[in-house]
Amino acid sequence: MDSVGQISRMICVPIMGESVEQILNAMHQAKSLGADVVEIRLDCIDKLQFEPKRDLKLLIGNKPLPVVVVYRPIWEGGLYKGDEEARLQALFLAKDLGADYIELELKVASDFMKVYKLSQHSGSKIIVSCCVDNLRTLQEDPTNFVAKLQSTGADIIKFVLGAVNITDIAKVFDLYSHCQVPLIAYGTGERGLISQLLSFKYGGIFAYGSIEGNAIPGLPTVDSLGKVYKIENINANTQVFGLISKPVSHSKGPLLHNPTLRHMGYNGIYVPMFVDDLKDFFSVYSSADFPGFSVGIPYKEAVIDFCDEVHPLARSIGAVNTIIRRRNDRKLVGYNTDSEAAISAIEGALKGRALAFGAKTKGARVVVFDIDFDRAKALADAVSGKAFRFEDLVSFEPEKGAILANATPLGMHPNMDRIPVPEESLRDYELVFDAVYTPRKTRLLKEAEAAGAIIVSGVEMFLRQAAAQFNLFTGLKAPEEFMREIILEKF
Ligand SMILES: O=C1C[C@@](O)(C(=O)O)C[C@@H](O)[C@@H]1O
Repeated sequence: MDSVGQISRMICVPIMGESVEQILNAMHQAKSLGADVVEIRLDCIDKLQFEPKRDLKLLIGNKPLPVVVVYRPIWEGGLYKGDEEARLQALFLAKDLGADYIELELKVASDFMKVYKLSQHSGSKIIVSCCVDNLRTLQEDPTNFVAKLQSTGADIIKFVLGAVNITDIAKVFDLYSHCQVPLIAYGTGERGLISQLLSFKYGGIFAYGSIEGNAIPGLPTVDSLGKVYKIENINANTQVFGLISKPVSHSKGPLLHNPTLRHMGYNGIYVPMFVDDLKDFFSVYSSADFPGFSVGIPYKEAVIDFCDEVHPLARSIGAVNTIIRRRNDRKLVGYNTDSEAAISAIEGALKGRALAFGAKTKGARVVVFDIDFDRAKALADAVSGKAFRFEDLVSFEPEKGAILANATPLGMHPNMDRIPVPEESLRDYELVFDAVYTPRKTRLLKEAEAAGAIIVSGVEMFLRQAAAQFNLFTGLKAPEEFMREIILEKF
């Protein structure tokens, strides 16, 4: 991996095992998954069983990877409640036994470092860290923490923020430019995820990942860091594309866009962006490093207000799912790639059938059902269709060859047992299309298939909208066959 100063950029797995055996197993697992270093949390080991001398010897003597030893006290968000002296002694012991890194909290670091400087026989690097819960309640500018952390004489400093909003993470990224020593900085929780994915872009030396099955909120899996995001390729010039949504972790966009960017030799990364407030988001993420966004539920309509220009099709639909920061004037331009994607997915399934012909040449007659009747009416009016109350769907008798399309998120992972329409209403449709793409075959599609309809999965639409998005993002022609192969393999 590249290096920052004298220290290499590394993928680090925090291990919170309750026993030495569990930790050793997890270390081996982390290594096999491609981690470069592990962080051992001594405070998570069952305190009745933990014997520092014996256990640290075992852990450090048998480590398959470099280790960071952390013994987090309760006053800094950890589990250790015991005597402070004993805690510091255990860390000192870890250093003596050859731990590659030991981590000290800012409050105790200076005192400890005095002792450390007297010691002659250890090559351990010292990480000095501090955790801040919430930037909003903090009286100080976070850059003050960087100064304080640096002044301890640490080899590496670490700033951890309980991220409340994705815009907090931008402040974390700013810290890198205020720092003279290697820095680890990130936000925790789902909103903090991008701080791991983009750490190497901003000059971070660690990106943390978790082991599948042992998820830690806000940490990507080590496997995804290596295989999906390939963060070892990321550098200061990497362009960041992202999906603005809430929630966002369900999206398979990263699985599709990242390999496609690489396949086309484009220095870019596509990341999930958990956004709470669109206004804040666009005011903070305004640099040319963020040249394009996908927009997901629930923001496709609201985001229009933040676009400087909106493509006429997106304007007439009233929804934007793609935003480009135009290169020459940096203006945000909104597009909709969903509409064409849905229609062409349905046409693809109906190829050669009279129905498609009919629908296309005569113009489909559109009937809209929505729990919110006013919403149904507004859409129906816009497409010269008819609106009905949702309850009427069961008794509605569609004409021969009708298509039923679900445009709600009902049935989407993890609520896969949900179905947006009563099953009895499926009997008369020629084709049923579901815009939901996780799972590939929703309950609606399974029932529709059993009722004899042609079914079209949201995956088809997903693929097509993403390909059109890729064209807009990069100005390149999306490699559709390549993208289809990924979908077949990974979705
Ligand atoms: O509807 C979708 C799906 C999506 O939100 C996602 O989950 O990846 C991405 C959007 O661009 C698209 O319009």
